[in-house]
Parts: sequence; structure tokens; C-alpha cells
Amino acid sequence: MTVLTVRHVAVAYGGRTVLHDVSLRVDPGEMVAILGANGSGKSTLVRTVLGLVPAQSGEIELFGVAQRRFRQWARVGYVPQRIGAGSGVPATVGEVVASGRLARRGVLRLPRRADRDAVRDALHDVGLADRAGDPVSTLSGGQQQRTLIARALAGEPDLLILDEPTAGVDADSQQAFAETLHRFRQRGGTVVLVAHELGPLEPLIDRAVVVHGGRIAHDGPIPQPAGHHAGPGHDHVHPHAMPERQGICDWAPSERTRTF
Ligand SMILES: Nc1ncnc2c1ncn2[C@@H]1O[C@H](COP(=O)(O)OP(=O)(O)OP(=O)(O)O)[C@@H](O)[C@H]1O
Repeated sequence: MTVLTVRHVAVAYGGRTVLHDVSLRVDPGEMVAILGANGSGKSTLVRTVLGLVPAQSGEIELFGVAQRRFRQWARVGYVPQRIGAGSGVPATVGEVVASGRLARRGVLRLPRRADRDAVRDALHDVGLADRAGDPVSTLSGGQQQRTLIARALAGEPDLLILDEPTAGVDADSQQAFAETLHRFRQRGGTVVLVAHELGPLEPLIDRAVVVHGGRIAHDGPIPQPAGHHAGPGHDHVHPHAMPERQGICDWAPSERTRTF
């Protein structure tokens, strides 16, 4: 069973189509990066998967169930594009992370030991166990982002969807984040990650999907930015041999695209 299947999906905002005939499949345990230039449609794709934006046509399935019939949203953790976890909210780190348990325990039931354990483990996982009592506003941007990731992890999701989680995040937090995702995957989790730069996450990525102009331009190994032929990840994929595909974005697609 696939974790996520997107078939021939189109999405429009106010009559303007921004995703055209998008198909994508994510299998259990995979870590898939969605790459592409600003405005290419990456966030729209994940927001559509989550049901936050309606699809005009096509089909989406989560864990083998059609999205319109899917009810197990607690199995999906989502970290949106940076919103600033502390913006105007006087909550502590521990409170923000505990809010990630609500979908699991229900609003009307008091937290049980399993809830408290999940919050503690998630805080520990992102390296913020000693900051649980601090107001989120006193944290650095990277620590705030880690708080949001801990909130998603506290819900013990099977699928984690992250939109630009490391954008503008300090190197320490990026490294801590990579280790967190590695552990999540070792526990059997599946990850879909929207990113501009992969940085320390690159070794964890199984497959890259490049979105260009609202279409999937590549689905396969991580494309190496043109000119990086001597880089350690270079395996003789030559994007410059495909003039029609050059200049798509920072990520030059390779010819080894995956079809399904
Ligand atoms: N709520 C909205 N209403 C109208 N147009 C939108 C909306 N959200 C995004 N768009 C437009 O849809 C297109 C795709 O945007 P989207 O945010 O999905 O791209 P992206 O690849 O995630 O870009 P970025 O990296 O800048 O977040 C862009 O042209 C954007 O201006």
C-alpha cells in the first residue's frame, strides 16, 4: 500500500491553474524531497494533499484511502512554511508541543501518560527538552522551527509533511533536524519535504521530485545543480546535454526520471 498517491491533479486559484496534471507516489518509509523554484507550486501541492486547497480534478489517496473518505488525519503530521511559532503567542515550548497531541487524544479528554510521554520524547528528539518551560518567543528562529517539528512528532504521525523546514535555520538546528528525521525514518516513518536547499538533509533523501511551472519536471535521484560535476554526489548525469530542460530552476533535472 502506498502512503500517498496523487493522480493527474490540477489546482487553480481564482481561475488561474497553478498545478497541471500532477502525479506522484510515495511508498512507506521513503523520504521524498519536493524541489523547485519560487512559485513553482510546491506548497500548493502539499496543501492540496492535506485538503487545505481543493483539487479541480484528479485523485488523491492517503494510506490507500481516497482523500474525501480519509479520516485518520492524526497519522499525518504537517509543519507549514515558517509562520514563527512564537509570533504573539505567549505559550511555552512544552505547550506548543503538547498541542500536537490534540488530534490523538481529543480536546475533551485530559492528557494521559502516553500523551505526556509523546511530548517529552518529541522535545528530547529535537534537543529542546531543557527549554520546555520557556516562552517560545525567547527561542532562536531555528529553535522555534524545531518546536514546530516536535509538535508534529508528538502526534506520532506515520507521514510527516514539512514545507521548507530549514529555510533560514541556523546550522546547529539544521543538523539537529537532520538527526530527528533520521530517527523518525528508522522508526518506520515516511517523509515528504518541500525544500529549496537540502543541506545536511541531502544524504537522507531517497528521491527528488522537481516541480516547474506547476508540472512535475523530474522524479528520481537528486539532480545535481549544473556545474557541480566534481561534487561527491555526481554520478555522470549530464543535465547540460538536455538544452530543453536547462534553466528550470536551481535544480537541473537529470535524464533519469522515474515514470509510473
Ligand atoms: N492562496 C493563493 N491565492 C492565489 N494564488 C496563490 C495562492 N497561493 C499561491 N498562489 C500562487 O500559486 C503559484 C504557486 O505557489 P506556491 O506557493 O505553491 O509555490 P511554491 O513553489 O511553494 O513557492 P515558494 O517556494 O515561494 O513557497 C504562485 O504563482 C503563487 O503566487
